Amino acid sequence: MASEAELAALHADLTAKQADVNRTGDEVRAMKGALKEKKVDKAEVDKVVAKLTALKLELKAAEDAYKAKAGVSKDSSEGRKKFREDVSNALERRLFYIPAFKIYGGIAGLYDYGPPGCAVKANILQFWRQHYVMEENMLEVECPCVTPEVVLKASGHVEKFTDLMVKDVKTSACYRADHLLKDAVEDLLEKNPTFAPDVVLEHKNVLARVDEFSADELGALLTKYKIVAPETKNELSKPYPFNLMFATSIGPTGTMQGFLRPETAQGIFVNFRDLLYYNGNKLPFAAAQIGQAFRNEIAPRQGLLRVREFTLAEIEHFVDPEDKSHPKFKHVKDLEFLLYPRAEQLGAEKKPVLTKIGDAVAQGIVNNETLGYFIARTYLFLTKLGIDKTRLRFRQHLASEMAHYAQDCWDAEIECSYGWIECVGLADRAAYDLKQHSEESKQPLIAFKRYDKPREVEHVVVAPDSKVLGKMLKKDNKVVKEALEAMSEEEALAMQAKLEKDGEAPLTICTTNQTFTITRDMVKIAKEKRTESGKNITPSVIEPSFGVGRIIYCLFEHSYYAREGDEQRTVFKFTPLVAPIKVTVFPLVSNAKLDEEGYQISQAMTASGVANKIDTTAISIGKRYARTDEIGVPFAITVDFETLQGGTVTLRERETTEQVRIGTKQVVGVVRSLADGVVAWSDVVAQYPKVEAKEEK
Ligand SMILES: Nc1ncnc2c1ncn2[C@@H]1O[C@H](COP(=O)(O)OP(=O)(O)OP(=O)(O)O)[C@@H](O)[C@H]1O
Repeated sequence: MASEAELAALHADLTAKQADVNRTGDEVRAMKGALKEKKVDKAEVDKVVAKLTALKLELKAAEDAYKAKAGVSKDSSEGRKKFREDVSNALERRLFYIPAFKIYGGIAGLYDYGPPGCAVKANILQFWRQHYVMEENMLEVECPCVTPEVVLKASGHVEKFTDLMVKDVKTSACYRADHLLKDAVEDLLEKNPTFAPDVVLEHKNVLARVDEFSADELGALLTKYKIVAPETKNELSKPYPFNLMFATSIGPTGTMQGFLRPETAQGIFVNFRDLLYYNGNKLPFAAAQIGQAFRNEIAPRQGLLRVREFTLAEIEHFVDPEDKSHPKFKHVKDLEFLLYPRAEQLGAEKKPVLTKIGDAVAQGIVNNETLGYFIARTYLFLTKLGIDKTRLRFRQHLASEMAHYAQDCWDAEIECSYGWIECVGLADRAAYDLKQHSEESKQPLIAFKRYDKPREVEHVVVAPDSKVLGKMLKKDNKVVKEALEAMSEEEALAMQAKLEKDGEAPLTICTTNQTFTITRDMVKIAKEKRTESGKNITPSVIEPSFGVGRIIYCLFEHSYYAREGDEQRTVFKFTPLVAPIKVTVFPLVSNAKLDEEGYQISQAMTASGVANKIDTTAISIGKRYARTDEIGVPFAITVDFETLQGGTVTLRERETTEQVRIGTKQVVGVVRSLADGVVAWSDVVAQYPKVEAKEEK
């Protein structure tokens, strides 16, 4: 096995050679364009083409040398790293995304999406709206990013939205304490494959609980594992909480504290009353919001996976806490996918289990139907986008990981080269958020639950006698009357018992801390039966929360591969739904008539809403196919001389590289149906004559 230094040198060589090939490839393309315009002569072009061929051979040799030394398999950590670098290079080269403010050196955790990245994101969000908002008739809102402090105080973010941070005691560089621990334990396990099973289990239990340790527990573990600052190897401070919200002030006076929202959910909760009214005062209903969220992450890392500004798509589904059944659960109950319940995470096997969601709900593994319904719909959403279902699991939070008020929480985790990544959080948050905002705003955020038929209900009625109170308590009578009326049923019954026994009872006013003596003549407390048509309830909230950037990045990794036998020909196998461009139109060779035909087809595609691109560059058709494969275009139309004579074009599908010949009049409709997923490629092959593939090299 090669030393780390040897491997690093081989890898650096490989990266440099890849850059040479990319640069020279661009040069060749530019020269060929210039040749077309007769600005250079052919001999010059041939020279650069020959240089590119030689560089490609060198690159292949460098790759073989690296693989031989590293024993690279896709599953080894070196293999994963190499795969990740290949994907990232392809993504950055093709401007899917790039570090923001790059010409000024960039800022950690901030990224720009370039043209194909924007298109992929827009397609995913459009599908999200269709799959959730349209399917469930959700009420979509768009609320401000700048949020006043009072809202985030009520939600608990001002006090508790923190991560535990440690500092390098000499340089003050900051790190997330749980991430340092996780990296160190993973590294230890990877470097010591011969650890005894009980030792492995002990370390794996630390990993399973890494999110839930307190500052003291984390501090003790950092010491136990002898963890120091990664770059300098200096000692670290003790862990302490760091609030992740970006603070700002609202208005010119600087007196109103605000924050950039760390999630979009609060905008929905504070609008609950209006949304309920809009929905005809009926439960259940869901509201949805797509928007930017901001978190001042301590140490952003892993590209798009942990950033400081990102797009969230969130749903708040408001439901009767006593009835969390879902009318459409029957449609998804037989879906089977990987669930990783709490018991499995703590058991010896530690493996997710292929489970029918209907069984998981029936057995009480998933708390209720509505939560189960959203888990299943999220499975469908992600797999329809192109996420590999064998690398998608739903992991239940350990009891200690959940907030005290939460009923049940599951994360959709997707495996990529960084490991299993939480991409969607699905939580039953009970009535917590609405109650918090009700209390802080003094506005009741409740719904009226109508019974099927009126019910006779016993109530405790508290009737203060204003005359007696006025006479006995003078100016204090009003506040005492209000306090008596505000008593809960339990408090009122306790007071009644005391009044009956002793003839008097104490009443303490919380706000002023005054205590008054209440006598029997001041208040009548009695049980009374009433017929009621319903009651006020605070709805429970089921919240699916989608980190759009994380889904996009995992999708990029799951879609990327190199064609067999040719490492250079890389492909993003995006589904037509996700693909930034659905079809490319290629005139076969440089020819005005072919170009004109191509433009006509391209325009017809645009008019019918199919994202397309025409490529009239003079490079070979095989190379042009390769170029569109690299950004994941699923279909290509080639306009050739038969088009001019017989009115037909060839249509190529990216994954099979099969081609059919099809009339120019039909091709737009067919591509549109393919792009919309209405027909499959196999249907097209069955209907139209297959043709010998035009050169693919
Ligand atoms: N810094 C971030 N960068 C990108 N996406 C993020 C970030 N933080 C959270 N998300 C995404 O937002 C979703 C909902 O946020 P939530 O508050 O549940 O995350 P979280 O549990 O704080 O995430 P983590 O534990 O990874 O920090 C997550 O499932 C994730 O996909």
